[in-house]
Amino acid sequence: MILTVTPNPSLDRTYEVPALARGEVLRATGERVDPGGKGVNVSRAVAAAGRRTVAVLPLGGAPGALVADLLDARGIEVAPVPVAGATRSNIALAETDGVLTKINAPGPELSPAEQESLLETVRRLSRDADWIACCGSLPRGLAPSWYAELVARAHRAGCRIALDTSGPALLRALPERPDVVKPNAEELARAVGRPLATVGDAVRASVVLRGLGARAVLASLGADGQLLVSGAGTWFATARVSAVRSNVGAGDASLAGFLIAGGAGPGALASAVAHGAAAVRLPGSEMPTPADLDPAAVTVTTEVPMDRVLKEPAP
Ligand SMILES: O=P(O)(O)OC[C@@]1(O)O[C@H](CO)[C@@H](O)[C@@H]1O
Repeated sequence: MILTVTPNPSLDRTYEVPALARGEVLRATGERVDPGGKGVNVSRAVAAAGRRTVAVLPLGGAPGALVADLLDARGIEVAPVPVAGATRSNIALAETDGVLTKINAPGPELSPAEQESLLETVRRLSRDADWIACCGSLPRGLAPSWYAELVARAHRAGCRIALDTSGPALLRALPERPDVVKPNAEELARAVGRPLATVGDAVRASVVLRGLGARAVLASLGADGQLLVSGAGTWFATARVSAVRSNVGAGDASLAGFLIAGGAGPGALASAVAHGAAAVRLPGSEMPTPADLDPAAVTVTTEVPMDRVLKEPAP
């Protein structure tokens, strides 16, 4: 079973608009609502692959009830932690040319009792979990060391941990030796405090994260592909993608693909890239099913193109 933990879930509203114009009233040509948050998306993709998953998430207010209903309608098993504050709503504005602008709300502040109840729920479900995926930003109230504590507890329970977060929450958790961390290029650049201009820069930054404690680094480089840097080796993977519709949740689909395929080595990297490439062809944060995947479009190699200049460099 893959357990996911999303301390700051969201109701994701996506509006399709012809083009953004500041100060104007924009008329959306399409809209959709998804249950969101990074761990929630991982659970949706794992469930779409027919694997068992449970999503642990604090839920509050009317948006929280809607997130629960939407997950229920999709057959996703949820372990809700009731909280007093309302679950946040995050907005994505998707322009016809593929450019996406996202507004993420801060979310409710969790009281000490709610934080403890979240940890206790994870502890209770840990015994059935092969992997725990801890994903997304921390809501107000949770200390930057919260994921570090979760990783330490989960390791004591014998689970493997995938961590997808950024900034201080990521850096503080590294000494607890998460089994895999999944930064994007920008998060990787921020973690090591230097820009990434080439694939080689991303490899070197991933090596730094391993030096700080991460057992493996699955780095998503957007249109440039993905890297897996682990004790067993370094691999680089790319996929042909025809049309990009929405990249919201593509990283989460990738992480799900990686964990579904065992969470280590080139086969898992290939699955990660196939899931990420399928997700960007789907609207909003819709997660791919096996029918959406095109494994033949994926290339994995140990010959990492170190000098290749990134199409999307990280400042
Ligand atoms: O604010 P966070 O926790 O960093 O990210 C939240 C979020 O942007 O991540 C998912 C896409 O990865 C969305 O479902 C959700 O809105």
